[in-house]
Amino acid sequence: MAIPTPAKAVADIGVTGMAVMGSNLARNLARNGFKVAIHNRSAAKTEKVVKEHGDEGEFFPAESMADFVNALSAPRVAIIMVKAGPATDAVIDELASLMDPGDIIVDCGNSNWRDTVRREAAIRERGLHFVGSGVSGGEEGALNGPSIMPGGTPESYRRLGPMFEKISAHVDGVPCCTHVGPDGAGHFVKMVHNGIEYADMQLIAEAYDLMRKALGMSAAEIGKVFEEWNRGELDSYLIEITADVLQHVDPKTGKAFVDVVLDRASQKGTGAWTVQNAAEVGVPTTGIAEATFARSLSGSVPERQAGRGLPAGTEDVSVADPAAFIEDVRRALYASKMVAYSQGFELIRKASEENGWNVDLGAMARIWRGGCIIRAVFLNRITEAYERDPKLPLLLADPYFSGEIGKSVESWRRIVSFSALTGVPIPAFASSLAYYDGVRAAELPANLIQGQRDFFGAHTYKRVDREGTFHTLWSGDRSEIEE
Ligand SMILES: NC(=O)C1=CN([C@@H]2O[C@H](COP(=O)(O)OP(=O)(O)OC[C@H]3O[C@@H](n4cnc5c(N)ncnc54)[C@H](OP(=O)(O)O)[C@@H]3O)[C@@H](O)[C@H]2O)C=CC1
Ligand SMILES: O=C(CO)[C@H](O)[C@H](O)COP(=O)(O)O
Repeated sequence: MAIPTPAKAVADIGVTGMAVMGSNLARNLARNGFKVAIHNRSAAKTEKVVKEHGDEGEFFPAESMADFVNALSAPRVAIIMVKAGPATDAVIDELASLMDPGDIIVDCGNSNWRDTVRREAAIRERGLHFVGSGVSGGEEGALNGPSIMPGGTPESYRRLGPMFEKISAHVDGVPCCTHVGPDGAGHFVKMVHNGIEYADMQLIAEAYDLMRKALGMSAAEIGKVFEEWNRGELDSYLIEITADVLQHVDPKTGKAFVDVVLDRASQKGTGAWTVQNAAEVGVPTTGIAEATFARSLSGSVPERQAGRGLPAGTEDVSVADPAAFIEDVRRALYASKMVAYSQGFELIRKASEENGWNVDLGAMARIWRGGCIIRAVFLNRITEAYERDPKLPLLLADPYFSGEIGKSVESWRRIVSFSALTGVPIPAFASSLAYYDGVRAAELPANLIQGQRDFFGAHTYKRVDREGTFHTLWSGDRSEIEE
């Protein structure tokens, strides 16, 4: 079936890329009363949307990109929802060549924020606006209300914002969408969202592993524990779906679903990007890094095969009180989660300062309360913390968070000790505790590292008792000189 040419300048907004995310975003816009032009490189996907969902609102399907652009009313707003990377560049080029000054191109894919900075500058040169926008919530969120993180100019947000705010998730009547900041800010924030998503998922997986290996609980029994946890301070989408996944039974074998799934976690790259960016600006996002590397380790097949016979050196520590152990795991999970979020927000703050984005951290927590994968009741506490002190240097130092960690720290230590003695790997729990002890320490052994650096490379050091920069003549008479 050929798609007829749509009428000109009729649509409020357009979406190109009719795979899961784009088609659902287009349907969400149409269901909310917007006239939506739709397009896909291969026309079959466009036809499918019209055939299966054409009655949900006003769609203007277009076979060619030119027809798609012509169907948009001025100033035109065209959303791109295609594979990140070169595919997105190709679509941007095609769109830009057909659009007029003042029109807005919006990339809602998981693009690297540096690509967004580059694209924004190039598109601005051509008199158009370019908005790099994070969208989270998967296919269900895209359809029923995602969390949306648009960057770009305030001018483009004035045109785009009301539509995005309307289709986003709402919590307490507040939209889960706000203008994040210029050029790459939206995609940076989305990247950190995904990094936190990795950490949260890994922590949950470690909690599951502990209950499985230390208590011998079945997947379904652990699923019930997560169901219970979801009624308290851990109440979140990821805990909710974990309870569901763990209680799911494989229809082919009748076994627990997780017991028939290969233990190799995939990744598309946003976690690794977060870690790379954190390393570049010097923010220790250890929870996200451990979560990313844990996925890499799970997929390191030859290494894991070779490592299987390595000596365990473990102690057989039996758990005397399973209920108390489960409560310790819950508290350790909550404490480690606070660390991961604190580190993620620190990364956004640092990048915002370096790039002059002026990102409102409290607002980021607010727009993550609904629609996105890391949505959680706990995000209200983060918003409140930044309302108390917008310049908060460390989320963990906020009175709510320091109080909560104080209640959990003993449980956390017991769980990390248990895992060290028994050999249950919990890298995210353990590294979060190590970070916590590092950040609260009055002194760190970095003085010795400075000494070593000065010894082998004359890299100099500062003293605790005098201003200035110093070097010791290590291969000479070991006297000290001031630089
Ligand atoms: N899936 C998810 O849960 C989430 C995905 N995202 C991001 O949203 C975007 C879309 O994701 P998703 O819906 O999963 O789809 P995919 O990432 O699988 O991309 C498929 C779409 O990209 C199009 N495409 C691929 N190459 C080209 C090209 N060279 N030129 C034009 N179009 C091309 C395809 O067209 P064709 O049909 O012709 O092949 C199809 O419409 C991605 O950037 C993804 O990272 C963001 C949040 C969540
Ligand atoms: O962006 C998302 C949610 O916010 C996607 O679900 C994300 O791409 C999943 O990442 P990965 O495949 O690396 O686990």
